[in-house]
Amino acid sequence: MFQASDASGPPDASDLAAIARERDLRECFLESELWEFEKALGHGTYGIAVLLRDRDPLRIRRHKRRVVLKRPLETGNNVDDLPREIEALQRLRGHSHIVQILEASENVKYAQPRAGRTTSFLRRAVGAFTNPPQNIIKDLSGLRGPAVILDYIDGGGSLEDLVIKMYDLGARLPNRMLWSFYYCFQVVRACAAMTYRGSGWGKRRARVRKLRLEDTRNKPDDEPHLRLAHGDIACRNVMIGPREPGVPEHRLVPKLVLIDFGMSQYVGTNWGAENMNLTGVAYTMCSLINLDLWDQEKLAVYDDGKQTLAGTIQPPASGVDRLAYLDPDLRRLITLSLSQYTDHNMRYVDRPSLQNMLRRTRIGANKPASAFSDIVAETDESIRQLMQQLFYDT
Ligand SMILES: Nc1ncnc2c1ncn2[C@@H]1O[C@H](COP(=O)(O)OP(=O)(O)OP(=O)(O)O)[C@@H](O)[C@H]1O
Repeated sequence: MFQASDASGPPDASDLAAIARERDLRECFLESELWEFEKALGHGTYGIAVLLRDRDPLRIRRHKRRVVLKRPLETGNNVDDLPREIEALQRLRGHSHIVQILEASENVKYAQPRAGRTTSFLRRAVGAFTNPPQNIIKDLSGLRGPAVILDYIDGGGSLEDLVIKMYDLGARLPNRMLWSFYYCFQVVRACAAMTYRGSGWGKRRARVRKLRLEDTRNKPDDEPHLRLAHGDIACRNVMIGPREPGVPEHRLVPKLVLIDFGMSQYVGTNWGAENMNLTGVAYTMCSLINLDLWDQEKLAVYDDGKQTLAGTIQPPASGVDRLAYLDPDLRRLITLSLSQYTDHNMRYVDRPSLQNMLRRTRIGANKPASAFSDIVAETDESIRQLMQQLFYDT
């Protein structure tokens, strides 16, 4: 059960609603022969995410599949968030750095399994062999409202978990990991993903076999820009996936996957959408670098009095620079991404475009250990050890 009392302070309305929704969901799966409730993963102000496991009644699968079920808290606020998330994820399906949607329902009430003992027997028999996520929606038919089933990202938790662990251990991320995150993760890949449709959400919900690495150059010319802004890019909404030895850019450092599109929105211009996403990413990078400050927005001055909101990672005017190990190119790129300097049309002049960010973060991510001041901390071996400690050791 949710330990609402674990949070600092008394439980608020969303904690109480989450406890009630978790109880409903547990009850739904008590009777299910195909899926079981494993644990609650977390909740926000509008939704709850829980982990389900394939019961595999015939014991024919080597790995019991696990999936995430998201449901609204139904407290009356933000009831559109889940349908909005479903719509965005359907469009982005097939992109590698975006969580994969497996099944969705606008209202589970209408997903009642057909009555009749033969039908129900057949459903159980077929389910025992294949057990597709549609069966989960049927198990929910006693409830009402939307539901979405997502691929479970079984890796090292969220970037927020990582920041908390680093803080407790007094650790810092080496430049090569920071560059790799900046490149792979949202900037280049997930932000590029949000400019065009994924391989799709067709009638057949077959699992997408090969997720595609995103790049703005892969966007078909005849396809309009999606202009999708995530709206809530932050450490808690970026999950650390498993390592993928077969993909060169995730050979050493795992892939990051963006979740929670409940606050996503379509923006009026291509640049506007890309800029919103890149700004969220730049703040996230600040959170990974300066662990002392929760609020990452801080004004500072760079180049001839221009202002940036990347104040938390700037060197001090005098005294010791605690971030002296930081690659000056990385510090510069984040500083420019949060630049406040505008021209007379109120356009940010110094903020790099998505295309430019792709190029610059790719160059950064390919730098060897010898390019940095603390070479020992930047070797493959040191990075592997640190990751084991931070992501995978409990
Ligand atoms: N696909 C997934 N794989 C693994 N963990 C997940 C997945 N989706 C969600 N989670 C976990 O569940 C938590 C809650 O999920 P999510 O942020 O999507 O819910 P939410 O109700 O929209 O929260 P918020 O209101 O804070 O945005 C996440 O912080 C994450 O730890």
